[in-house]
Amino acid sequence: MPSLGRLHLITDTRPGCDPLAVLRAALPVARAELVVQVRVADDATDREAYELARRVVALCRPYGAACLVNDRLHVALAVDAAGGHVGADDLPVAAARHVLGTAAVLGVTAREPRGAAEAVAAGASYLGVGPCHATATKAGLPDPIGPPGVRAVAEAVDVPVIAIGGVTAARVPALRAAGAYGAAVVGALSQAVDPARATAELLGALAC
Ligand SMILES: Cc1ncc(COP(=O)(O)OP(=O)(O)O)c(N)n1
Ligand SMILES: Cc1ncsc1CCOP(=O)(O)O
Ligand SMILES: [Mg+2]
Repeated sequence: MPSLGRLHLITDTRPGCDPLAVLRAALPVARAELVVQVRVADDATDREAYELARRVVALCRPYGAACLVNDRLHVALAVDAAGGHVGADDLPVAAARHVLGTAAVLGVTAREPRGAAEAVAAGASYLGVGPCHATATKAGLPDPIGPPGVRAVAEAVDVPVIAIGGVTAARVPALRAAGAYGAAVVGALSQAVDPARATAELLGALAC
């Protein structure tokens, strides 16, 4: 697997959001340190997911940034994305690896060390670990695990741990100290007044 970017931008496709505008601001700042995960609402059509992913792949390519597709691995294959991300309600990890092939990046959601180790054994390239902090972006999540929960997972696996859930630049140092390799964000970039500046702040924190 090529080296994984540390800042994962997950597209915010809620009404009133413009994920491509945020991406256009973030890409020149983060370049190949950016991983863009195309995540659409559950009721979005495959065609809508495909059209967004196709645009994201095209925007990322000149910067060497990777595009991953959340949940819908057939869309990842259709747009020639670098890989995908799956969680508990998606394809099992081994099946996802089978679909994507050996060279693809496969992210898997994990909350605790045992599930994390099983995901790695089944083919995960990295783990999305959280929610680390409370978030308004996704409903129905379990309680936040905080930096101690991130540490427990990071100590159990030898793949990059990407912290997710309520991540801000101010919270990155504690997550890095706990063993996180990088961070995935929705609101910290999508709700930022100046997404380019917010990208620089997150990257600066992740570099320490
Ligand atoms: C980097 C990263 N980590 C975790 C998730 C959550 O995935 P999942 O649990 O499958 O939930 P949905 O995002 O599909 O609602 C993620 N997407 N990215
Ligand atoms: C998809 C997902 N899975 C766990 S937290 C989360 C959303 C993270 O969004 P934010 O960065 O705005 O807290
Ligand atoms: Mg999912």
